[in-house]
Amino acid sequence: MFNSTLTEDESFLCPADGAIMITASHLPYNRNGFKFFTSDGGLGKVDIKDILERAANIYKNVSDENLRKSQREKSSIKKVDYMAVYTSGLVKAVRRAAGDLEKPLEGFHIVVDAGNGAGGFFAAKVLEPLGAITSGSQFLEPDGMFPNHIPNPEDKSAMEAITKAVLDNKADLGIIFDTDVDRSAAVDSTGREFNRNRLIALLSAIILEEHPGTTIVTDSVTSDGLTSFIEKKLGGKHHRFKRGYKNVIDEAIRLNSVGEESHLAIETSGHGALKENHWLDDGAYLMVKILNKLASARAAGKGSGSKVLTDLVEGLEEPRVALELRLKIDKNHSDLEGRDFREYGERVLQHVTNSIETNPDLQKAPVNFEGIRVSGFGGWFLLRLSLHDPVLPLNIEAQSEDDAVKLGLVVAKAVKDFNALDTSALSKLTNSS
Ligand SMILES: O=P(O)(O)OC[C@H]1O[C@H](O)[C@H](O)[C@@H](O)[C@@H]1O
Repeated sequence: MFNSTLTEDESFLCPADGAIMITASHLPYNRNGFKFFTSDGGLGKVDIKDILERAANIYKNVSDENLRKSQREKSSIKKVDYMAVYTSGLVKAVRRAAGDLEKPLEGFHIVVDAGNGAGGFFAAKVLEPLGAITSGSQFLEPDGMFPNHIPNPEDKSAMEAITKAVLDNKADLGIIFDTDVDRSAAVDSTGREFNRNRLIALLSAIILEEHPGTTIVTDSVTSDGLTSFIEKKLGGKHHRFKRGYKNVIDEAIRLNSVGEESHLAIETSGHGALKENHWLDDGAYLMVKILNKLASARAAGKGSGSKVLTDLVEGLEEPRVALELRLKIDKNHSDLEGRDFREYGERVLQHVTNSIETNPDLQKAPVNFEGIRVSGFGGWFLLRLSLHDPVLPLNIEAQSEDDAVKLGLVVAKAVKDFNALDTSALSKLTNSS
């Protein structure tokens, strides 16, 4: 959609002044909405609110007759196959990376799982023209009821589905997209997942080869291991910012504007945006960067198959336990005293912050942009307010179940008097030891 506002090609009625996508994104089928794009990128909350207010005003003042007239004028709608333009751009990018070879992925077996979202095109329109075999690809047909699994690379069953497809087909690589292809992830030939921190590590390795020393902007729930990988192994800088793809993208743009070079803004959710691609979180383009690596490594005789990718993340320290608990705030609870749940959430966070200050086992992260992040017992936790929901997500990473429980207990103790907070998930963890 966004690319149609940049393409210069009259036969495709481009550049378009704006583009609108109807999508539920990674959410369930009954939560469809609109995404708006102009040549400046995807619109944020403020712009969308403005558009909706203007639309409401227009509706208020329009007569039934004028409405019917504008519906008759629908005949001016023209259809163009814009996907052909978009996919040929992706194909060209991989060819270029491999020194203009026509079929740089010849012989590679790559399976795609589109989860019945919109990403099925990637098999026939991107991988096959590049010479890859795509048999065993699954759920390529769009079906808004998502009958197979939720199309979301953060979802366990979605990742299990693509991993199984890779192993069953003895494929070199697996690629998975979310519904509207703004998130993606991959799986190597041994079934190792490239999602969350590992996907960020992989993309950071690729980007830091191209732009040594550059800053990688990520969301707040990234691991400590990722920071040392980016900074010590790759020689880059890790700027751990807030959750939310728009937040990380806007932060990377801001850093560049104040003279700090950044080429990659990426979330553990699988949203990743590159400066070279107009800061669009385009999951297909993210996978193209990985394909470029495969294709160029083979063209240069540096081995074939996904080992090239696996080698790039070698040295990334990974926690033995990584979990996210989502503690709900009951918006109607009397403890809120009729106030906004966000205010209540902030009170919880402040209380947790105060309570850890005197604990010698714990250390508050000196630089942190949302919620409270604390190191201790060889791991860390982050408690923050959800971007959208009346929820306080709690992320814990530790080297053992016991240490994860110790971190959980710290939070449980600190929030015990907040009666509007549903801590049952936390109790389950702390009672598990
Ligand atoms: O704050 P949370 O509820 O965890 O949700 C945060 C997530 O919301 C949406 O899914 C956005 O697409 C993501 O960019 C963001 O990370």
